[in-house]
Order: sequence, then C-alpha cells, then structure tokens
Amino acid sequence: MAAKGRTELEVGADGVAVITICNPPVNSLSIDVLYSLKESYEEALRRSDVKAIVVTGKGGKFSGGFDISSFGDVQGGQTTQPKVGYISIDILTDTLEAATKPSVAAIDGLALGGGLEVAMACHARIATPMAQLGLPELQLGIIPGFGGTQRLPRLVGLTKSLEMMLLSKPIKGGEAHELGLVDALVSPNDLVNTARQWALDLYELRKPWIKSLYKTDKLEPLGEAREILKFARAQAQKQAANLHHPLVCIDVVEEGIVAGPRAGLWKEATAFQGLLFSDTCKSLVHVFFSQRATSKIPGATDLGLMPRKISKVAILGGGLMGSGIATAMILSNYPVILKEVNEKFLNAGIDRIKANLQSRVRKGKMTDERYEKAMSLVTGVLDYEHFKDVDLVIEAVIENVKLKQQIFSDLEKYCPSHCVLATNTSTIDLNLIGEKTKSQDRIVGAHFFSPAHVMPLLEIVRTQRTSPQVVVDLLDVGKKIKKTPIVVGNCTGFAVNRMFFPYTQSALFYVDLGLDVYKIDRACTKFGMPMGPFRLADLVGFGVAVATGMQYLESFPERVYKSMLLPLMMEDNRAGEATQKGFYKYEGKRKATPDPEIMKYIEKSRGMAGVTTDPELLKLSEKDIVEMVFFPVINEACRVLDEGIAVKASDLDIASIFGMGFPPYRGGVMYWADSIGAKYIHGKLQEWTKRYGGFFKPCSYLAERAAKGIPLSAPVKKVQARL
Ligand SMILES: C[C@H](O)CC(=O)SCCNC(=O)CCNC(=O)[C@H](O)C(C)(C)COP(=O)(O)OP(=O)(O)OC[C@H]1O[C@@H](n2cnc3c(N)ncnc32)[C@H](O)[C@@H]1OP(=O)(O)O
Repeated sequence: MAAKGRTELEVGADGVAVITICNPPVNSLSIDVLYSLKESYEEALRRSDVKAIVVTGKGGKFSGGFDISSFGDVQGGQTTQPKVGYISIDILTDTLEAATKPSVAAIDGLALGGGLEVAMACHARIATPMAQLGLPELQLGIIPGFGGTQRLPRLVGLTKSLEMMLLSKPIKGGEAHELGLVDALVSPNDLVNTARQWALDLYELRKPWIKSLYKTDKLEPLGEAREILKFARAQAQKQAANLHHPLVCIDVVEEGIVAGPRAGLWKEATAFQGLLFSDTCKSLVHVFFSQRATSKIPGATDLGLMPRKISKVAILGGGLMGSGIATAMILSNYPVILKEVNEKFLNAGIDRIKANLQSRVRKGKMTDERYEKAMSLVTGVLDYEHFKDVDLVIEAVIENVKLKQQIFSDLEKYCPSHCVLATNTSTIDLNLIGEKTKSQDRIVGAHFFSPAHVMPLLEIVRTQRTSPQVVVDLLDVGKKIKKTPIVVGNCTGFAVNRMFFPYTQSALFYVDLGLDVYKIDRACTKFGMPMGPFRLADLVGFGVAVATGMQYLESFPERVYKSMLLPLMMEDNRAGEATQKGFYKYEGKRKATPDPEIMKYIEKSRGMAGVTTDPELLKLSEKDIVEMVFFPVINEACRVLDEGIAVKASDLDIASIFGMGFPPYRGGVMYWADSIGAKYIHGKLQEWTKRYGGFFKPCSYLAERAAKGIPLSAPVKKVQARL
C-alpha cells in the first residue's frame, strides 16, 4: 500500500537539515509521516555535515495534527497501532527533544494537535503572525496524546494551557509569541531562514537550548495549581456534565505537575489510548467528517462549476432575521443594501445591526475601528433604485406568501439577470414564493437560524428548478460568512424545522396526558440539549410557534397534534420570553423560573383535548422521556430522507447539532438513532401508536429498515433524491 505522506530531508551548506512534513492538504501526521519523521531525524543526527535541524510543513502549513481519517481504522482494528507511548515518548521525547543536535520548528499556517506537539518537542519555535497554534483534541473526544498535556502548561502556564485545551481554542502567532509559546515572530518569507539561523545559534550556544518538558518557570506553585485545577474541573462539569474526557485531560495535566512530566507522559499515553475507543470520540469524529461532507452536493459541486463573485448583497427586511443576516454579511466584508418599507423600520433595522456589533465590541471581540468599518458597509434604502448592480438578494420579511410573491416579481424587475434571488423563509414552499416570476432557476432558500449572525447553520433550499450554479454561489457565500451549510430539497419546513417540529409537538402531547412541563425540559437538558422544548418555545415565541404549526397542519394534517395550550396562554398575553411569561417567568437577565400558574392553562387545555391523564406517564424515567420526545423526531427525519429532502443522513446529524443544539458528542440525531437501533425505535413507536394514536406511527422507511436490520443512516437507494 502507498505511504500516506512522508517527510523530506534537505541539508544546506550551512549545516542545517530542514525536515519538511508533506501530507496534503493539511500535512496531517499519519503513522507513515511519523515514522518518516523519526527516520529523517535519525539521519540528520547521524550525518556529520548536519549541525542543527529545522522542522517545517510543506505549502505554508506546519501540520493539522494526527491523521483523523485513520481513527476509524484504528477503532475498527483494521490497522495495528504502535505500542502505547511509542510516538510521544520514544519518538518525540527521546528522539527529537533529547537529540544531541538542536531543532527549531518553523511554523506557518496550522500547528494544531499533534502538529503543535511536534513543535513543542523542538528546542525553539518561530512562527508567522497568522499561524494558528492549538490543541483542539478535546473537540474530537480525546486528549492531546503526543505530550501536549505536559509541554503546553510548561510553556504558557496552567491557566492558559487549560483554556486552550478545554475550549479547543487555537491562538494566533502574535498571542503565542506574547505567551512564550513561540520564540520569535517573522513574515512567511523570512520564516525558514530565521529558523535556520536560530538553530545555528542554539548549536553555537548563542541562545538557550530549552527542553519544554523540563521547564518549570511558567508553572504555578503547587497550592495555586491545585486551585486552578479544581476550578477547571468545576467549569468542565458545568459546561458538559455528560462528558468524561475533559476531566481525564485535567487529571493527566495534574499528574505531570504532581508526579513529574515523565509520569505525566505515561498517564497521557494510556488515557489517550483508552479515549480513542470511546463512543464520544467515535461520535465526534463522525461529526468532524460529516460537517466537511455537507458541502459536497451531487449534481452541484461535482459539475466543475466555479462560484461567481458576489460583490454586493441586498437584504429585504430589517427585522430580527434581516438585521442578523446583514450583520453576518458585513462581518465578512460584504457591502450590504438594507431595504425597508419606511424610515422608522429602516432606522430600527440599522439600530439592530449596530446593537449586534456593539455587543461584540463590549465583549472585546471587535475594535471600535473595525466596528466603524463594518457599519460603513451598510446602506439603508427605501426603494429598489440601488438594486441594479446587486449580485445576491436575501428576502427576510414576515412569513406572508402574497407579500413574498410581490417582492419576488419586483426583484425580477429591478435586479440584474445574474442576481441570485434568495428567501430566508423557514417554512413556505419556494415554488409558491416564485410562482409569479420566470426566475425559478435563480430562486433559492437561504434559511438562517436566529440569531443569524451567531448561529452556525445555513440551510440552502433548492427546488427542482434552482440551477446548480446558484447553489455553488450560495455555498461559497456560506463558507465566507463562516456558516456550515446543508443543501436540502423543497417542502414545508424543509429539513431542519420539519425534523424538529415533533420535538415540541410530542412534548405538548405528553403535557396534555399528564406529564410535567419542567420534568420534560429537565430530561432533555440532562440529555445534552441546550434547552428543553418548553424553554425553546418561550425563546422562539408562541406567535411563531403557532404560525408554523398552521403550516404543518396544512401540509401534514395526519401527524399534527392540535394542542390548545399555546393559544390559551397567548390569550393572557403569555407568549414566551418576549412577554416576560411563557412556560417560565422571566425577571431580570433572561433567567427562567418555573411558574406554578401554568397549571391552570394546562388543565384547561387537557379539558379541551378531552384526554384523560395517563398515570403510567408519571412513572417514566428521564431516559423514557427523552425517547418519547426524540423518537418522533427520528421518525420525521426518516421521512425527510426517504422523500429525498436531505441527500444523506449525516447532513441531518449536522443540521440537528448546528440548528437545534443536539449534543455533538452523541453524533447527531441519525447517528444516535443507529446507536440505539432501528428495531428498538420502531418497537417503541408502534407501542405508543397503539396506546396514544397516529402521531407516533412509524413511517415505512423506519419500518422497512427495522425489519431488515439496515441502519437508518445507510444510503437511500430507492428514491430519486429531490435535489
Ligand atoms: C495525538 C494528537 O494529540 C491527536 C491529534 O492531533 S488529533 C487532531 C488534532 N487536529 C485537529 O483537530 C484539527 C482538525 N482540522 C481542523 O480543524 C480543520 O480541518 C483545519 C483548521 C485544519 C483546516 O480547516 P479548513 O481550511 O476549513 O479545511 P477543512 O475543510 O476543514 O480541511 C481540509 C481537508 O483536510 C482534512 N483534515 C483536516 N485536518 C485533518 C486531520 N488532522 N487529519 C486528517 N484530515 C484532516 C479535512 O477532512 C478536509 O478533507 P476533505 O477536503 O477531504 O474534506
């Protein structure tokens, strides 16, 4: 089998051996690369014409870390792994760091995970200002495994190193220099030459020859270190109580501080090995590759089309969504025309954009200068005069079909013929919106999630007539504004909202049957959702929830539960967080407090539904509740796949994580479903159908796969995808 990457060794007349990591696209450290690194080092150490060593990466990237694509093979036992500690101790510590010749890492682009760990085993590091350095392993469910838990605290101190590891947050070259992680900052053109000179300076002892593993000056005294570790443990528990590996990371760091770095390295190597086989790691690696796969769209991105240049964007509507979308655009330097119907609404829209940006300034994420520059990209208008040279329009007005139809026929008149015409509707069929135009080939959905400048998902909706070029254009804009796109087909609710509609629906149903609102929310948050269905309904607002419900009722009447609870509460101006009261009370800073008063609405709703409460429901465990809320979501996700609305199951995993906050460490809704098994889910849905009725009826896709033992995520063959 051909080697997966290698290193190259080149010895200069100055006596410096430059070892270059070559494994495109990100110079990941496959086992082949690591063995080759060891061989190159051994050769450099052997050769009498080599005085010192520089390690760098090909093509302006040091290394993106250990080869994640090999994790699957390792977990499945398809490849034999080196013995525990071989890479971190035998290669990086006892070959690189303990070498009799000094080495310097020359870092441009990425030095992530194993990449940074290799660099930290060198005796000095030179970086460019734009280089990104970090240990993001925890986002893959593992811990740094090549000595990072030991060397990073010794180079930047405990507090900063824990922050970088626990938040998987890389830093730029400049900050790394200030912290002492890198020794000098230079331009990319000077990088290798400066590193060569530095290596020779080390060789000549003109500069100190430092082994990071044995540095102690940055480490806090033991008492203080214990306090920092205690605080980190509490924070890790608070942020993700279901996750074990952040605590393992802290334990391993502690071991190095208490028992010495060599003991720390051993503990790290053993823990790394164990975590590599955990369900959390498997799920998070699935998420990593699924996220990258969302922008590979059959029939669009495989046609060799290049995205067209989008120089100017127009947004219609300066409400919550429109202003959020405008904010996302200007943050990525797109000039934006914001159109409203009158001066008052326009000013309110501009003020919202200002408020979005000011909040970033307050949090220290944006300078005043950058704020001014971003705001200068927005032009507020009341007519279509400025639309003659726009390349992309995003309509974000209220969900009214007639209004949208009018707008799209106006857009056809005023925008140039190449302009992409996008709508941010969250539910309305795109064919209906474009019905009065002849521009169906350039009409597309650009469904953002609120707040649009924060939420990472962009649902791109394609009708049967939308041209592949338009999809490619929008994918490119999505990438530039740093969104994760999923491309889906056209139907009421599209993929994301449709899949998650049963989340609230089933919850409302169980409340009528006697289950407690807060118990349901608690079970869902313990499972890992950012909020339960009732807290979510409060956040979205009952008005929106009811309006969306009406759309579903029209399209899928057989599986909409007509609860009266929301309309009843709305009658008393109890419509969610915006009215300070919904299922919770809101006082002060968005703190949600349970409110016993809701019982009177629940009792009335139960009476109107004519249902008797089911005492069996009161005995349910949290696991049962989670199943009862999520299995209908899985059922709908299966329909979405079966109908070809989504291309692949992993897109729905990403949609559930980035659109709804489904816990990534469970791999997304379909991945989680397969971990439970179609047969079990089908059996439960059938049982509830008998007991409670048609809302739970398993769809044919689910029934068939359960019967045949086929995973729900296995590719859909029989239907022609609607894309
Ligand atoms: C023992 C050690 O401690 C363990 C480790 O090192 S674990 C690995 C730690 N490293 C990481 O977590 C970094 C993961 N990668 C990333 O965050 C991002 O890919 C990046 C910042 C490096 C680049 O981002 P970006 O430029 O947007 O490109 P992106 O599309 O993500 O990646 C480009 C390609 O490289 C692949 N890739 C990125 N990092 C990789 C890695 N570490 N291993 C294998 N493939 C990798 C991606 O899958 C993608 O492949 P594709 O083109 O076939 O889809």
